[in-house]
Amino acid sequence: MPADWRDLLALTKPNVMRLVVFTGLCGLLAAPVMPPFVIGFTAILCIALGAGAAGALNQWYEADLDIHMRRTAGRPLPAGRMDKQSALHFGVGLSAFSVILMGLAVNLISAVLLAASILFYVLVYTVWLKRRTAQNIVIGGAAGAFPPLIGWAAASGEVSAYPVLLFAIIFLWTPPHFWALSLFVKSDYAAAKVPMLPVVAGIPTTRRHILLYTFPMIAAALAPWPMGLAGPIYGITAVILNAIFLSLAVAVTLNASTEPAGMKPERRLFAFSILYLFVLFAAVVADRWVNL
Ligand code: HEM
Ligand SMILES: CC(C)=CCC/C(C)=C/CC/C(C)=C/COP(=O)(O)OP(=O)(O)O
Repeated sequence: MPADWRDLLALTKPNVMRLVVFTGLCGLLAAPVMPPFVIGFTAILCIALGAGAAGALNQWYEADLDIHMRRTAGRPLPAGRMDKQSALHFGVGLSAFSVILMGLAVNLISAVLLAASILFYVLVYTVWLKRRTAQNIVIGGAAGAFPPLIGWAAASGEVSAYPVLLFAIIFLWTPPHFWALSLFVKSDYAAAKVPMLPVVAGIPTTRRHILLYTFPMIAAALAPWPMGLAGPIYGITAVILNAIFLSLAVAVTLNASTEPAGMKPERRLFAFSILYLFVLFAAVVADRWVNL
């Protein structure tokens, strides 16, 4: 069955991946050396293609789960608009293309990091952890934290303390980001028998975990300024964003409702988590380029 381009695009999870690609771009633009435009453009293209390919392989492996969840049942595979073989070929082909292009056109280190992030998302998160443990996203979330490292390595050919800290910020941001969402789509995960934290440990425990994981995230996000890696543009933005994040996480912990209709604090935290990362990474770049 020939695949429609809209279904191929849907396989790449474009909504989630635009933030992944944005953090990669910010990593590239924050690096100490700027590559020629064509090289920088190719690097971001490779991150976008590699992330999209990883999303396609995730959907290839999870078609049996996605069919049970309202949020995902309309995807091309569970909805029967595409066969699994085509999705697998698309995902493997695009992964190989993105990594090889990165290696040939940009540099080896960024190609290795790109390959590692694709393999981590597909093998460690999707295949190994997701169906086995409620810690799936705590460990598996590392996959989505690679892009700033990849962008930085693509620009400079090396990895230093600052991009590792940017990795840590996304790594520590992922649990509150995802657990907030998981609370108001809990019944979906229960229906698909995925052991996400609210299904396994209950709603109050998940709320406490959100707040607990927010503290190390805040510490990592505030660190670049006192460490001298970033200046006041980043520092002040980070203080404001983290104060809002903390207040929303506290509101989640104090919420007593167990009904999806009463999950306003959770919805707010999830929506803000996305804005938070966009603005924080924009501040990394602004701080690097604007001399105060
Ligand atoms: C294992 C880690 C993660 C899990 C399990 C997770 C899970 C989810 C889920 C289930 C959604 C719901 C909406 C959808 O499917 O489109 C979502 C939305 C989103 N996620 Fe994550 N996420 C993770 C990490 C990340 C990372 C690392 C980023 C970017 C840096 C990210 C960015 C986003 C964005 C931008 C949306 C909103 C998409 C929209 O506009 O609809 N996520 N996430
Ligand atoms: C550069 C590169 C290769 C980056 C990889 C990008 C990456 C790991 C993103 C993680 C975010 C993501 C799509 C989570 C979805 O979780 P899920 O798969 O459990 O969500 P679902 O239930 O919507 O399928």
